Amino acid sequence: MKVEAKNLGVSYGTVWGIRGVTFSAEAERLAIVGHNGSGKTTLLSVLSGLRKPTEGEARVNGKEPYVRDDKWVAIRYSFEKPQFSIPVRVRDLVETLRANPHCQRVDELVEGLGIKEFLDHRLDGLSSGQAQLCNLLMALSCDAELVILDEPTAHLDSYRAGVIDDMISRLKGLIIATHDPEEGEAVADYFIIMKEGRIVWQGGRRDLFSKGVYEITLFDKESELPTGLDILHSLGAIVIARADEEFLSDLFRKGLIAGFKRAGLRYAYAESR
Ligand SMILES: Nc1ncnc2c1ncn2[C@@H]1O[C@H](COP(=O)(O)OP(=O)(O)OP(=O)(O)O)[C@@H](O)[C@H]1O
Repeated sequence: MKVEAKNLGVSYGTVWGIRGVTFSAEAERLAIVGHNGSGKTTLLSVLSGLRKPTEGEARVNGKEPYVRDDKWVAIRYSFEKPQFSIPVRVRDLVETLRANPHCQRVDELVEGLGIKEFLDHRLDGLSSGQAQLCNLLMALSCDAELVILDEPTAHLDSYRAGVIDDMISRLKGLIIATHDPEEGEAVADYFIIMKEGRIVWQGGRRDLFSKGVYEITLFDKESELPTGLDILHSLGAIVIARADEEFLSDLFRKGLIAGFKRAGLRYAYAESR
């Protein structure tokens, strides 16, 4: 998958949703990470072809997705806040998808996503998590050149979120927007961090893991921090610190910290805030 943007901007009247967005990502899975209002959904709306940019251009596999012609990229999009207003049952949606020869993964996903448990519920009466699961079923069960997911696990419990992340981390051709750097890191191989409509960091997995910077899990966030750590960010019981790996191994062996790992997207995200 190749996704490119050149000086991309989208304005909503006087407000710019995104501006000056330029990147070129050749990756199987791209994660767009950012806090609320940073421009993730706006960028996805252009990349999915739902919106024409106000300025600049975007290309997905060489084509501008918002220019409709017979060569447009087959994209499946799952929304952040799906709402179904059709008064039919989930079972009817499943049957409709099953009847489509391009949707070969329906049964596997109905089982894997736990949709079996609410097949007789009406689509217009689902909880937000159930609606999200049905939206994901529609996005993931049919053939597509590219799947675009906007906060796919925002309404899901941690078990279901894990199932989804594991599933989508195998896709070839995924763009995911998430406010959760852990989720981005778990599924993607190229990352864009957005802030106030602009890109503040981008890179691949090798760029991500900073040498000498670690995420350290404490047993008790109230306890005194071991000396010798250069703390960069404090995130509750997890701290991001510059430290020597041998020193951390020693703290771990002595039972003074619960664990540590190379800092990744959580660090890049914390740095960009
Ligand atoms: N329809 C709209 N009209 C006016 N401003 C908008 C509209 N949609 C988005 N914006 C503004 O554009 C900016 C980017 O919004 P966007 O929804 O793309 O961010 P986001 O990163 O997806 O946020 P969240 O994580 O909260 O969903 C925000 O300042 C938002 O207020």
